[in-house]
Parts: sequence; C-alpha cells; structure tokens
Amino acid sequence: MAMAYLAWRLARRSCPSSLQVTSFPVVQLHMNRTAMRASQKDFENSMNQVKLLKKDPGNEVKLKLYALYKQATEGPCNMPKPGVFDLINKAKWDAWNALGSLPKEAARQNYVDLVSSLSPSLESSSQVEPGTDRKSTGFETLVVTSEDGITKIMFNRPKKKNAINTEMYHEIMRALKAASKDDSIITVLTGNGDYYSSGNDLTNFTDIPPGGVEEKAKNNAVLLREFVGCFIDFPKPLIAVVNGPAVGISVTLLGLFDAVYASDRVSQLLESKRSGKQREMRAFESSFSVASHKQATFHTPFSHLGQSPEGCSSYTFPKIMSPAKATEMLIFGKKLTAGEACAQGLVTEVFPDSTFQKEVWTRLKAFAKLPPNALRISKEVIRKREREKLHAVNAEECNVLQGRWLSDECTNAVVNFLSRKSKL
Ligand SMILES: CCCCC/C=C/CC(=O)SCCNC(=O)CCNC(=O)[C@H](O)C(C)(C)COP(=O)(O)OP(=O)(O)OC[C@H]1O[C@@H](n2cnc3c(N)ncnc32)[C@H](O)[C@@H]1OP(=O)(O)O
Repeated sequence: MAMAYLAWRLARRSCPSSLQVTSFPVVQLHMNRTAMRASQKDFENSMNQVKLLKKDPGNEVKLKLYALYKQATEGPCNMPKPGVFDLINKAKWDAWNALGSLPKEAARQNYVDLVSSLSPSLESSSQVEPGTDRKSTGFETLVVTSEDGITKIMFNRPKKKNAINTEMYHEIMRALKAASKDDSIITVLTGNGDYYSSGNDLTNFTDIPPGGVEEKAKNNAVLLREFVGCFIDFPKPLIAVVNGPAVGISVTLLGLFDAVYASDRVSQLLESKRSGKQREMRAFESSFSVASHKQATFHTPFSHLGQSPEGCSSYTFPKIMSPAKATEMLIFGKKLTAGEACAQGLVTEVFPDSTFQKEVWTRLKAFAKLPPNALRISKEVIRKREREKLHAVNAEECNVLQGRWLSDECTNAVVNFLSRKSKL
C-alpha cells in the first residue's frame, strides 16, 4: 500500500491537473495487480492456455495478448515503426507501443488476467446455446439437449471433424425421431469443434462383412436411404447452424432443411486472400498460436471421390441454385464460401462471425415461441407437394451410389484418403 501511495504521489506530481482525478484509481489498480505478481510459471501456463483455445478470440484480443506478451518479455516497444502498407506488423507495433512504459511485471499480470478471462467465455461461447438443462444421454457421437422449445442435435466427433460413421447415422436418426415427438418446437443441427461435419466417414467403407464388398455397398445404400428419409419426413422446422466447414452429405442434406445459418468468417478471410494478403493473414494467425475457427465452406467433392450426389441434392440443388450452379458444385466439386452459398440460396443468412452464435440463438429462441401447430402445418403444406418426389430421388441416388461404391474410382479415392495420399 505504501508503494501505491508513493506511485500515486508521483503520478499526481507529473500529471496535468485535468488527469489527476483519474490517475489514482489507475495507478492503484496497477499497483494492486503488480502486488499480486503473476509468477513466471503463471505466465507460462497462460501462454500454454492460449495455444489450447478452441475458438479464435478475435483480432483485437489477439493484439492485446501480443502486446502484453512483448511488454512482459522485452519491455517497452523500441522497434522502428513498420511502414503503412505493412498492415499486420503495424497493428502489432501500435498495440505494443500503446502500452508505453508499463512495467514487465504488470504486463505479465495483465496477460495472465486476460487469458483467464478468455478461457471460460470461449469454451462456453461456441456451443452452449441453448442451455444444457435437459441433456439426453445414450448417444456416443452426439450431444442432444432440449431447452427453450429447441432440441439441439450436435455432432460430437470433433477430433474426426464430425465425420459421420455408421453409429452416428443411426444416432442421428434416433435423435430426429425423438425430437419429432418431444415437446420442442424446432430442431437444430450443429457441430462441435471447428467443423460442422466432414461428411461420410470414409472408414465406413473398410469394415467388410462376410458377404464381401457387394453386401457392404448394399447395406450402406439401405442405411443411407433410411437416413435421408428421416430428413425428408421430419415434421417440425429443422434448422442448421453451420459453425464451420461442411463436406459431402452434410452439405447435400441442407437442401432438406427449413433454414440454414452460417457465419461470415469465410468472406473476410477469403477477401484478404484474394487481395494478396494471404501470407500476412497466416503469419498473423500463427504469430498468436491460436487455433483459429475454420471457415464455413460448403464442399461436395463427389467426382473427386468417384461418387455421385446424394441427400436429394440432384433434385434440390438445381432447384435452389440453378442447374448450372448446381453442376459446378455437384459434378465439378466447386467449394462455396458462406457468402457464395447464401447468394446461391443454399444458406438462408450469413451472420458476422463475432456475433454469430448470439444472433442465431436469439433468433431461434424467438422462432420457438411461435404457435407450434402453425409451424408444423405450414411446413407440411410446403413439404407435402414434394415428399413423394424427394423419396423417389433418394431411392434413385442410393441405387446409383451403391454401384459407385464398387467402382475402382471410388475405391482408389478412399484408399488414397486412408493412406493419407489425398486430402480435399
Ligand atoms: C452409410 C454410408 C453413407 C454414405 C453417404 C455418402 C456421402 C458422401 C460424402 O459425404 S463425400 C465426403 C466425404 N468426406 C471427405 O472426403 C472428407 C475427407 N477428409 C478430409 O479431406 C480432411 O480430413 C478434411 C479436409 C476434412 C480436414 O483436413 P484437416 O487437415 O484439417 O484434418 P485431418 O485430415 O487431419 O482430420 C482430422 C482427423 O479426422 C479424420 N477425418 C476427417 N474427415 C474424415 C472423414 N470424412 N472420414 C474419416 N476420417 C475423417 C482424419 O482422418 C483425421 O483423423 P486422425 O487424426 O485419426 O488421422
């Protein structure tokens, strides 16, 4: 406290009178924090925590972290100021320089405080909506929760980019059937981690039954048909909250949803890339060692995989987009950004990444307050005309795929992926 008082007296003496009133609390806060003294160990722990953050905290916070780190390890900024066109380094320099003569210990403490303030909010901000007061157990590959009139079915194989294995196909069907009967008003599908879903788990092709590959292809076709059928027949409003890249069947199914929401992160990153700032962006992301959220892209690389469209996309995509745009995606495997997918009508609305979860869940909660019977009946009126057609398309797509799965083109693509020779 004596140190704080001394600092306050010094600050009063050296500050212009207009600043004197505010100087005391600032110095006192600073001295209190310094008194707390984050140890070198705390500092190192915090640095490790930053590397483990699952969600990108945004550029503003990353700049603060960078500046505090530099101040804590090297002291005040005395580097030459980067040129105006060196945007990234200039932003970093500005942030560091703004810390003035903040002592190293205080910077260390502020760094530790900032990281600890990030951890809980970041963990919770990505996937906690709606709350988890009614969590269904009995799922290995999903987290299913129900609250505020919303049943949320979250793909939960983040280490495998939420690839859909046989168990997950069955669990999604079970969760959808339960959601169609529970007291929720709307149902939401989303992904845990940085991907929405990387589509069909390619190891689904490796577990060959006694009847051989023909039997495997047949079983998969039967399963796929039943799986897609559940989406065609789902009676309540079904909404996708696309939290990251979507591949294959996780994209095609979107044509059977009632609304698809995605974040705009992709457009910002791609614009930087298009304007030639790709290297700087990578350097910027990696300089903070933060695992950034992946872009919400939409990719159906069927031809690359020796396969053909499913999820009724051979019918829904040309209707939603236009035959030519659907061809680019379904035949030539063109990957769309969230903005492009929205312009083509596959995505309903794109939200700013920083407020994505908050805005989307606020909207969904409002939807869930609408009269439930009206929602169901309206959906039925819209779907009724198409249902028979959709089931016929589904059956045909599954038949064609059954043949494709037995082709050399498909076998080679799967073998290449599994032996890591090829990635999308
Ligand atoms: C009943 C059957 C129905 C069949 C219906 C048919 C549907 C058609 C489709 O869905 S086609 C689409 C199939 N999907 C793919 O081809 C995607 C393949 N995956 C990739 O190309 C990449 O993994 C990636 C671009 C999605 C992500 O690359 P990244 O480098 O970021 O990450 P990793 O490759 O290291 O992936 C992490 C681990 O996740 C495993 N994994 C990811 N996707 C799949 C997948 N689709 N199938 C199986 N495994 C997947 C990957 O192998 C890594 O696992 P490891 O850590 O154990 O090595």
